[in-house]
Amino acid sequence: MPAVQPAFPRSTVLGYPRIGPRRELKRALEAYWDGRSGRAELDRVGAELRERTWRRLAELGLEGLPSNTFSLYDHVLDTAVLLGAVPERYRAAEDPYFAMARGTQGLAPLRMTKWFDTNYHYIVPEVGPETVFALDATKPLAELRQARALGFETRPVVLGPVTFLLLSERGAAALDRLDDVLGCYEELLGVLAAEGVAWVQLDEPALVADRTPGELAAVRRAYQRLGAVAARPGLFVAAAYGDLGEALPVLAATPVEAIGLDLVRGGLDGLAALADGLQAGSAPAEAGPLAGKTVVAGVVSGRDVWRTEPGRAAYALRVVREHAGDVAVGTSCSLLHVPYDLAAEPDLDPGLRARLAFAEQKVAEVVELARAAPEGEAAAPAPSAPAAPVAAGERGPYEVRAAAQAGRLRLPPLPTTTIGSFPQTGELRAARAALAAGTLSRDAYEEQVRAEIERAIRTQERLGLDVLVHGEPERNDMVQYFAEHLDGFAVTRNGWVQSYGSRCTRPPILHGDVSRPQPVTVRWARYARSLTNRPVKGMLTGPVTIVAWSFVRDDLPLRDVVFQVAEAVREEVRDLEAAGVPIIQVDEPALRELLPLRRAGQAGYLEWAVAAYRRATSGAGDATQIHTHLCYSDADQILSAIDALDADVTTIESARSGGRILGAVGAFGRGLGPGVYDIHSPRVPGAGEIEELLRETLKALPAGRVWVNPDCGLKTRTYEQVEAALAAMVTAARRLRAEPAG
Ligand code: MET
Ligand SMILES: [Zn+2]
Repeated sequence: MPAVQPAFPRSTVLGYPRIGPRRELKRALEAYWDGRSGRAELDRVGAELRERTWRRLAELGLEGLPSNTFSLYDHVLDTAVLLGAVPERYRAAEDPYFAMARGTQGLAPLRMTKWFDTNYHYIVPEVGPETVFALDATKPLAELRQARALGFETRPVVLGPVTFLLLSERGAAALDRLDDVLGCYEELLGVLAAEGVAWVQLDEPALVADRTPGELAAVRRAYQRLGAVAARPGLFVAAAYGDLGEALPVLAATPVEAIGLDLVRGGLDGLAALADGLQAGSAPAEAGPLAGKTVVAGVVSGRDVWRTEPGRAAYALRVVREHAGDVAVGTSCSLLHVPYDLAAEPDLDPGLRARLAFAEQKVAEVVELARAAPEGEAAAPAPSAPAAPVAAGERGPYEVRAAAQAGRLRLPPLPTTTIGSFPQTGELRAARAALAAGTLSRDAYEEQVRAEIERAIRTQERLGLDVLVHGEPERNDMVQYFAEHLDGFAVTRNGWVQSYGSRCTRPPILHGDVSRPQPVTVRWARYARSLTNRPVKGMLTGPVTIVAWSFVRDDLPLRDVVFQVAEAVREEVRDLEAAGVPIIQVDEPALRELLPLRRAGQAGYLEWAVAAYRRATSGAGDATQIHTHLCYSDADQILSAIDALDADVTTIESARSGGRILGAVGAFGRGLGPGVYDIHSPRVPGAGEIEELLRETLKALPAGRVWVNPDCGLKTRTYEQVEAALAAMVTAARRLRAEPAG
């Protein structure tokens, strides 16, 4: 460290969107992957996007500019490369980075999973006993130097050692490699110091979840060691997505110079914990554990699209100032999770616009708050009202329902079905774009939707499926479609947010009270039914998933918002039933996503989430069969909640997790469809392997309860793949049905 550490800048952001305001990176990546352009072109686009970001942040008046927040695919993968943790099998690939991210012909990619409680997905590093760590600082150095050449001094941002290991395949067990990884970080600090870097940001978001004493000891060891490096930049450890809790005093006792707190998510609890930890009242600012440290107060939310409430931010800043030696203003987490700029949304209602802030507007807020005088009028915000009790469901017991449904549906054993969507063809996407552009009439568009429904129904009849779906061709997205048809939501034109790699979503904005002005899906369900004598499932998205994949108003408890959506879904369920639809599927793939990171809040969340689902579905009569669907791994963490949804049939992703999920869900006393076709891959399974999977399933579950279906919807696959896979599925089910029961 220099003899006198330069002060931390007054204002900063923990990170910034990187896909480009018009998704320029997405286009450049896809052109590179398809071989339509070379590496030089991809790198040129990346450099241009970084330059644009630094210039914009500086223009807006931000003092602390971050670098190394750009990524060609994922920042956790970048960290693996930085540390040399590239598994042997990828090293010979033409482009090992993208081989790890996306796989190659002969090589499966590394696993991908959700980043904390966001809808961003990261690549899971593999760290084994044999991993040889070796620092490769090319990327952070290149970004640093690029910024410098443009006249900007930046703070490199790197994922911290503890979070890197905890997020790897082996989780906490990988901490056995902490000392080796720390060697790389020490070396990195030396390299950055030699470049004259004043501050480095090490992100440690894993510290906002419950951590064992051993894990906290790893935090202590890591930052003692990094703090002891003789020549190094100032250490800024940032903990986004929640409250540091018991990790705060641990970090505070190490030599790190700055700590970033998420004061939006950790909220006032975080502040209270901070005050307690500092023995409030005993001249804490001078004597407390944060006395010599800078706190980067994350008061501007990186997780939502709302303007910061100035009173709340001022209050939080005042409390932090009482305890910390120095305070800078920042964001609660990287701005990665919000769209670039509100200015790109000319058609939003002006009243709503006035309440919104996207990344650029949030940077302006940070700058403004940092400039405002420290002593403002700042009262503690009022606590939100306690939630109303939940009305119980009114369906009969499962046995009664099952008998009523069996009489009505008359399905064979091992009934075959799909999860809802059928391939979204290029023509359909083009038609939707033409409708939006005003070059195709609504009538002509709907004609095309009907033709797609007919194609899906005919295909399923021909292949011999037992329960048909209409294929969801009218939906661009399973949440956006409902948002467009319910009151209380707005949709954006350019509000793209990175989901993984080149993939982005455009989350709707849930800004007001939600209600259903008229039926949403009933006409399509009716049309599908008119085409066939076989049962057709009605398909709806569940209340938790609709909320989880939207930007949600923050003036009501989340729970109340979910219940409003549940009410709208309940009306739709009733109308589908009245239209004669015998099976209604209400999907909840995001049920686990809103699970609080700390155990203390988990049971309470699951209780109301389940109650909302039951509210949405319990208006259906006993003879109407309710299905639910979940996907993405980790369902095993919330099995008892899935059971409590009380759906008559649960279809669940399992083709890749195999017996693990089966053993666990076997205890459900109702219908179960563990996926037998991994729809994430272009690979088509054969009837033989599906038959094997089903045999395994039948060892764990009684035959009368098993359904045969893919892992998830088929919208990303082609008709050719889907027809072959579904044909194999039907063949396998029929072979097993033909066997004498044993
Ligand atoms: C991410 S879950 C998707 C469920 C939806 N019904 C579909 O089939 O596409
Ligand atoms: Zn799914």
